[in-house]
Amino acid sequence: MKELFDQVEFVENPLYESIIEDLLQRKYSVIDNFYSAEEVEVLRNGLLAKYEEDQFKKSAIGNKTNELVEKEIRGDFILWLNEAEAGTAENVFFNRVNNLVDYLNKTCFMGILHKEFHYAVYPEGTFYKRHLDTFQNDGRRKLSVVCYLNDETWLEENGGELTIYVDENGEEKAVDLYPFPGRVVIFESQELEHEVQRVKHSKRFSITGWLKTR
Ligand SMILES: O=C(O)CCC(=O)C(=O)O
Ligand SMILES: [Fe+2]
Repeated sequence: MKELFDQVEFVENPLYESIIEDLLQRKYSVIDNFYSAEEVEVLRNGLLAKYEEDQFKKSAIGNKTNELVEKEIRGDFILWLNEAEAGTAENVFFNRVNNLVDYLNKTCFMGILHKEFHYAVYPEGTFYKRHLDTFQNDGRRKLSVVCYLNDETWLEENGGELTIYVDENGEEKAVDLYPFPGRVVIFESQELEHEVQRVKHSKRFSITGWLKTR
């Protein structure tokens, strides 16, 4: 009875359909204004409050039990989000993500059961060298999701672009994506190598995370 009700309720979502289409065709999707300017501001303020309280720590490589701080590989500072304790800002974030996850599970049988997200701050001069997200020894990571929280004054000359390496007819192609506010990039965690170019000016703010299978 419940299943029947769910089917009746289903409404096709053109934005989500275009994300799915992109992922199928080229393994990544870029969605500008996934979050509105107001939402980005709420999220950035949430991030900044915690950053200023010194709640962030230097990121590490490896998994949680085998952490290695390696400045030559990545220089960002992170804070893991706990959905159970989400405040106003984090709820804004999770509401939309959960909505998308429900849609993916319903329409593509993706089997996303878990997620993990962290805030990230890349101070001036920092970067994250080319890597695959499964390098973190977590084969359950299915989709990587990055959401940019910079303000509208972010300029291309600030650097900090996400470069994704894609295959185009057997040739590798580098796609540069600037961290403009409200932009969300989703890509196949097991498939696409990527890097964060050096931030030349200012601090770069984001939320990064993974949608995971069991
Ligand atoms: O911030 C980005 O654009 C990507 C970050 C990233 O690749 C990671 O944290 O694994
Ligand atoms: Fe990554």
